[in-house]
Amino acid sequence: MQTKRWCLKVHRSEGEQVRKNLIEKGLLDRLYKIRSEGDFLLIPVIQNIDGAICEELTPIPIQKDLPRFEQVGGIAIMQDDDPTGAGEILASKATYHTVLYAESAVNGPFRTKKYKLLAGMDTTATDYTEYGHRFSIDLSLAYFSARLSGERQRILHLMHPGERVIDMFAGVGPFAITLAKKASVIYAGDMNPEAVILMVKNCSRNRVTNIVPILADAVHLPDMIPGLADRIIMNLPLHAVAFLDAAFKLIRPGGMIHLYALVSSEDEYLDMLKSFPTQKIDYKFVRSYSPDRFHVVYDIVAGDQDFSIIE
Ligand SMILES: C[S@@+](CC[C@H](N)C(=O)[O-])C[C@H]1O[C@@H](n2cnc3c(N)ncnc32)[C@H](O)[C@@H]1O
Repeated sequence: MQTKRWCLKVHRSEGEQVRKNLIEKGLLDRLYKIRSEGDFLLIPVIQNIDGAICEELTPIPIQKDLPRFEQVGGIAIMQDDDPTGAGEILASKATYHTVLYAESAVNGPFRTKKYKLLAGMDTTATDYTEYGHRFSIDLSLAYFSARLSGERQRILHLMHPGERVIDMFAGVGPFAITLAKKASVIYAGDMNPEAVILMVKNCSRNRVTNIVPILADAVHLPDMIPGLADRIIMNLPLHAVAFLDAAFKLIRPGGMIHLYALVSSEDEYLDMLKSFPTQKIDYKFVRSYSPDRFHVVYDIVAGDQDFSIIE
């Protein structure tokens, strides 16, 4: 809503200089928008100074502090069941279409959450863009989190062109699709049929043609994938260690396994990992999970394998 305010009418060519002078003298009224009128600008001032005129100006909307939420595409996910806050979030950006409250933690074998609608459109499906790739997501059907986008880029930068990659817990395909541009082939498995359907759709949306989506329990991958891999992604933080036998059957000596794990101390799995044939193990903090637990990634370079040990 416009209101009558004091302002200076100046030619566009002088606008920036006048604005800077007003800021220096503490006379610019920052609560109102500069109005454009043909070749002229109406610059709001806080009082009736020399040359000021009174014109209709529009106030700048006051940015309220919004409640905490995580954004995935057009969906905002709140940590609290707060319909008022949800309404404020929905109104804060035109691209938000839905505000949800996660009623449960990730659970079940497919690692999905239960959601309650707080505001906007009743859907858990959205489009998400990451480094130019577009993903179809459905939060109630298949796991997705934007929080590992930095990890996906880190691994992409570690890769050499032409690598053979396996993503053992691929979900809707964010790692596989990100890494596809450097890989010769990526075998991307998940045991959630809905995740695999979305992964196929996402391959097509991003015109990626070197991913082999596989609907399978990761334990069976050694019997399904031909040859050995240069790199394996294991992003199932609570349970991935249980699949290390399968991973070591699939990795070539010198190849790298990226194992994501939920730990209380960074070296928690180090001794266990050393029982596998490894040349080198690095680990790094990824993000906090709870006050006493956090995600780490172990970058494991595989050693020469004596298959009789891990059969
Ligand atoms: C934490 S999510 C990671 C998904 C994906 N990598 C991402 O970053 O979005 C783990 C995925 O593993 C799948 N999963 C769980 N247990 C599995 C198993 N035994 N074999 C294959 N996939 C499994 C779940 O369905 C889920 O999609």
